[in-house]
Amino acid sequence: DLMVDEQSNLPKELSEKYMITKKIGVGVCGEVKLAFERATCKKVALKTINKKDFPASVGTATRSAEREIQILQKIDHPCLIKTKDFFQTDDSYYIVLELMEGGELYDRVKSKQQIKEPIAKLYFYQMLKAVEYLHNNGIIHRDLKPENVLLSSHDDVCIIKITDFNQSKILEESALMRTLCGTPTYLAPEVFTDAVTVGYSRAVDAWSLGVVLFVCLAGYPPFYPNARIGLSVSDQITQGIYTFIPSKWDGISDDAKDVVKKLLRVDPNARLTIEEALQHPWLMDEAMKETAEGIMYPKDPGDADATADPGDADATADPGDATADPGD
Ligand SMILES: NC(=O)c1ccc2nc(-c3ccc(Oc4cccc(O)c4)cc3)[nH]c2c1
Repeated sequence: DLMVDEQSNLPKELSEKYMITKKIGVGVCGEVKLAFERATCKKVALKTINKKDFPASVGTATRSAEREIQILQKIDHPCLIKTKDFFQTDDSYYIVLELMEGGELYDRVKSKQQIKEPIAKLYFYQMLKAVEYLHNNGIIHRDLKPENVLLSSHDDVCIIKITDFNQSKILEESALMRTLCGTPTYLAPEVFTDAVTVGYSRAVDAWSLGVVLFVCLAGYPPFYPNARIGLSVSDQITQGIYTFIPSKWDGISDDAKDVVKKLLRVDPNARLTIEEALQHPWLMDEAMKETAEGIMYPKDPGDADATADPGDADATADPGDATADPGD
């Protein structure tokens, strides 16, 4: 088993390569610390996932951690966090990630109350492109929230990256899909009626992005305790009941409100898909897209995402397009 550093109980290899300092984020399944790569003095984020933290569900904790690591190592998009290194001991996983100096969108919204509409649009466009890439690669995030959207700098105009794939789901070819390919001679009717709604699990990400956009624009969430007397938060959500408080929304465009309304549709079949959201009039903003593409695919490799490889040269082709879309 891997040599463990006696003081810090960290893998020896890890403490030899990185100096670990303060805690910068806490997740459900572990914590995130600021670390320095000794050889380069570069800052990194070290995410620890404890296997033993959930004795009851130790199986699921390990499986979800392994899925997260598998996804982190497979994905490659400018708006998705990149893994730099990986270690494990008997009781923990250690994932070294690029450090996003701007911290979590959650703290940015909290400190600014409301984010200016053009900036919210720039961030939202990048989130849509990142989630479009995930969905095109058969991955559903399932835990999109401002804590899991990181900013590359303290500037308003910056790259955002989505992180935390602990709740993510990989879409495999399903038994149902194989069944529907065979002859239906002996197939019961409900298999067909069920099939109509299957395949929409990715719509949960579109709903979550609607909530994130609402919070960025308005500075308060659409669903929260006592928003409606007598309605629990889950009742507000299942009935799609929320309020555009005038004092917060008056200065915000009708197009922005329209995107939010069409993402916060209770019926997943009626809800905007990520692709449809990218075609919405609010996102038909060439200046914003030029800024976004410029920071996502910098011409000068020394820019923001120095790790971007020459492969980004054909930035126009969306890598996601190339991958077959394995249904839900
Ligand atoms: N949940 C995750 O999977 C995850 C994965 C990676 C994460 N990185 C942060 C993070 C990064 C920087 C922050 O500000 C700082 C802190 C210290 C120095 C600095 O320059 C910026 C705050 C949080 N939070 C993360 C969460």
